[in-house]
Amino acid sequence: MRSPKDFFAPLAIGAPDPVRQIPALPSRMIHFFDPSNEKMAAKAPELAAKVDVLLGNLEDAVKADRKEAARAGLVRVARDNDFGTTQLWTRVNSLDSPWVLDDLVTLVTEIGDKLDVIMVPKVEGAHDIHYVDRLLAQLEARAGLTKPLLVHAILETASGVANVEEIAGASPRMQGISLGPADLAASRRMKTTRVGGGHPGYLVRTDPIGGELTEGRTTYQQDLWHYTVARMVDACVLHGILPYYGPFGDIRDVVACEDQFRNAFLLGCVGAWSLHPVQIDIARKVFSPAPGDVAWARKVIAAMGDGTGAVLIDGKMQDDASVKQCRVVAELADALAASDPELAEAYDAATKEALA
Ligand SMILES: CC(=O)SCCNC(=O)CCNC(=O)[C@H](O)C(C)(C)COP(=O)(O)OP(=O)(O)OC[C@H]1O[C@@H](n2cnc3c(N)ncnc32)[C@H](O)[C@@H]1OP(=O)(O)O
Ligand SMILES: O=CC(=O)O
Ligand SMILES: [Mg+2]
Repeated sequence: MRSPKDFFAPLAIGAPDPVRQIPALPSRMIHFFDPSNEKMAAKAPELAAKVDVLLGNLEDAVKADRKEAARAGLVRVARDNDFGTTQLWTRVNSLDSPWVLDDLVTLVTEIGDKLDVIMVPKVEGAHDIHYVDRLLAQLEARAGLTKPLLVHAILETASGVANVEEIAGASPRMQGISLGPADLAASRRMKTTRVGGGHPGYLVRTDPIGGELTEGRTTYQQDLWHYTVARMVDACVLHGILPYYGPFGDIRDVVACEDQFRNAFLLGCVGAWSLHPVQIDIARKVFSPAPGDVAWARKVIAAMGDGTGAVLIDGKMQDDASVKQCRVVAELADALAASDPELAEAYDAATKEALA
């Protein structure tokens, strides 16, 4: 283990200093596109205007014989465009694949100044992050980069979940973690073939009434991902990094997608992946606090003054703890409103009404 004194020292001579705080930039939707698909790549500037994060995916969903084309396509997209405040991320191939070394060498060398975050799939433990950490430092130094690249891990193996706390704290580069329910289900030998979301077979049933076993017993579908998302959120908060829900594969089922995203939002996630343009607005809606909730939070904060003591507002007790909950919502709203005038207006209008 590295000494805590050396944790923030660059891992290669000439590499930029690691960041001490992860920037809290909006990342409600991480929009995946396949840079080997010329039609999709051509839409990158148009997509960038609509999303918080645009991600050039090189891993799963890109055919093996298109891996080089995807890498080259991403280099082209990054070089030919200025995406303004929209972040550009990539998902490289897994560390055991024949492509990842060229992915990292090419991307850092050619477009390291344009990329913000490198998503690393199938991370099993801190050792995977340490490998990427040192390699990135060497490549950054050689490319003369002045800003360090950040790393995002996908939580999608059983051993990754078992080691999630050490993964979250493995490097100052760690920006966040996403749940990868598809690979994780396979790794755990779960018996769902869905990409995220619930399953009708995973349920609880009310007790029998009057000895009747088959009739009148209501069932409630349960959330397959609750434990993992909650554990991931705790690991991320422990280390000051950001948690995300990953993919929801039933593109047509926009209702269940919204439910899955909202569960993640309520549990502490800051965003989710969008795999198709229809999921962009779902993520924007869900991961931006609702105007009514922001208005309530601001009202409680205003009423609580220095934040200590207890008051009753609309019949509900508020105290030092609940004002902290309200600050979480209000601070997120302020951060998002800073770059979204429509949202700012909606929040201010709702607040005015609540305080009237
Ligand atoms: C488990 C995991 O690892 S999840 C992450 C990896 N998976 C991915 O990245 C998948 C990304 N998404 C996709 O590849 C596609 O959305 C698919 C293959 C699922 C569906 O694509 P299509 O069959 O073209 O869907 P559909 O016909 O509804 O597309 C409508 C339009 O949206 C475009 N589109 C679809 N997905 C995207 C996307 N992610 N980004 C930009 N444009 C897209 C299509 O090109 C099409 O454009 P057109 O109207 O100009 O022809
Ligand atoms: O990469 C994502 C997943 O769910 O697997
Ligand atoms: Mg995966």
